[in-house]
Amino acid sequence: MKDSQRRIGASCLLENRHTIYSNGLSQNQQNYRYFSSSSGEQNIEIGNKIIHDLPRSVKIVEVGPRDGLQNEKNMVPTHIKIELIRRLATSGLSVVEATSFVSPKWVPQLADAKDVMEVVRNIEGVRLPVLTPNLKGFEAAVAAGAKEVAVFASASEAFSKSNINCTIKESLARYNDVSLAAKDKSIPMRGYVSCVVGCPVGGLVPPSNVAHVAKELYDMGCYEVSLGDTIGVGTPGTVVPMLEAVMSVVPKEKLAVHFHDTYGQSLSNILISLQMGVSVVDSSVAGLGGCPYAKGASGNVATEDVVYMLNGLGINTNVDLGKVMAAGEFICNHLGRQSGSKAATALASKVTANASKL
Ligand SMILES: CC(C)(COP(=O)([O-])OP(=O)([O-])OC[C@H]1O[C@@H](n2cnc3c(N)ncnc32)[C@H](O)[C@@H]1OP(=O)([O-])[O-])[C@@H](O)C(=O)NCCC(=O)NCCSC(=O)C[C@@](C)(O)CC(=O)[O-]
Repeated sequence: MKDSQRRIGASCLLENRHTIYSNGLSQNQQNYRYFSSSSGEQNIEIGNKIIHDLPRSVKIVEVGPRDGLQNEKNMVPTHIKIELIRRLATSGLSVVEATSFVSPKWVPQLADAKDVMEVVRNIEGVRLPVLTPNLKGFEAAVAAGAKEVAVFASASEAFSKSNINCTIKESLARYNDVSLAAKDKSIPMRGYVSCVVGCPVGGLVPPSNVAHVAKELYDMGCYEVSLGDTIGVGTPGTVVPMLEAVMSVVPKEKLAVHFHDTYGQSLSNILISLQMGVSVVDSSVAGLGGCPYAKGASGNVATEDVVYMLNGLGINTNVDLGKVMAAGEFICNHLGRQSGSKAATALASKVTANASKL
């Protein structure tokens, strides 16, 4: 076979790879049986095994354009950020966190938040929340067309100081002001709690501290509270007591989990969180990410890896894995680096291997 024919064959395979995966998955899914236990929990029977308490569907909150890029040293051009958001939005993701209206001195990479928002605000069929650390950020976000915002507190006093230059109490007072302004304009507000297991400065964080901050954010009107393991130190052994403490004060239906994959624990932490009743998961395309104020923290769990695991369990996400992989390839090509997603890397090499047999 000529090289040109081989190339055409390979590119057809790449374009059709979603079909390839879907076909494989739909065969697997025929073996699944869902049923509710007498106490109303959802169980999945796969072969002879029963996995208890899993949701039928999961909402994925894509944070790549914000959390994924905020720590990049080299400036990513605005048009690349916009194109990344556009590609992610067409993959079926219902929420793509677009950028942050924070101080450009603190996070130079996102200094173009206004320019990004003024274009992506017109993308239909996707919610595009943005981070706002104070009223100044909220007003700038709304002026640029943001229809949803997120505030970010910490369960660790030391991290609050290094990330947003104020105490936890001061941050909650600021967010209360933002929540009043948001209610006034009927803008939904999400809340983050960072350092829910450990803090890069202060070490272990007690679950009661996390529960306190989560409840404050929920009480001030956050429609969802995302629990961030900012430095990725959690294991199911520490995540379970943290979730138990938070669930005693905030309804589990209002919680999301946000794991960084520094120690490779994210997927096991997500699985245990789902079994405890969480059905919203934050993730970042190609596993990009890290907080500029959390030294040593690596990227978020990769969206491709989460979708692959959930597909494997027959849990619906409405996300097209092939399209997220293509968005991941797009941004990784721009950044000149390998994807942090194991699933994307393995699936892409399978496609290339198949193509070379043509
Ligand atoms: C909160 C501040 C602003 C306090 O920063 P500050 O220096 O204490 O603020 P200030 O009020 O004294 O203002 C200083 C300057 O910033 C300006 N300023 C003030 N506010 C804004 C604004 N909204 N937008 C644009 N500019 C702003 C303000 O106008 C002034 O400008 P100057 O007079 O010097 O020219 C700063 O610390 C900041 O922007 N921090 C954000 C840091 C950040 O984004 N970190 C990454 C977030 S990721 C995270 O938290 C974890 C999460 C959510 O991903 C979950 C997880 O992974 O676990």
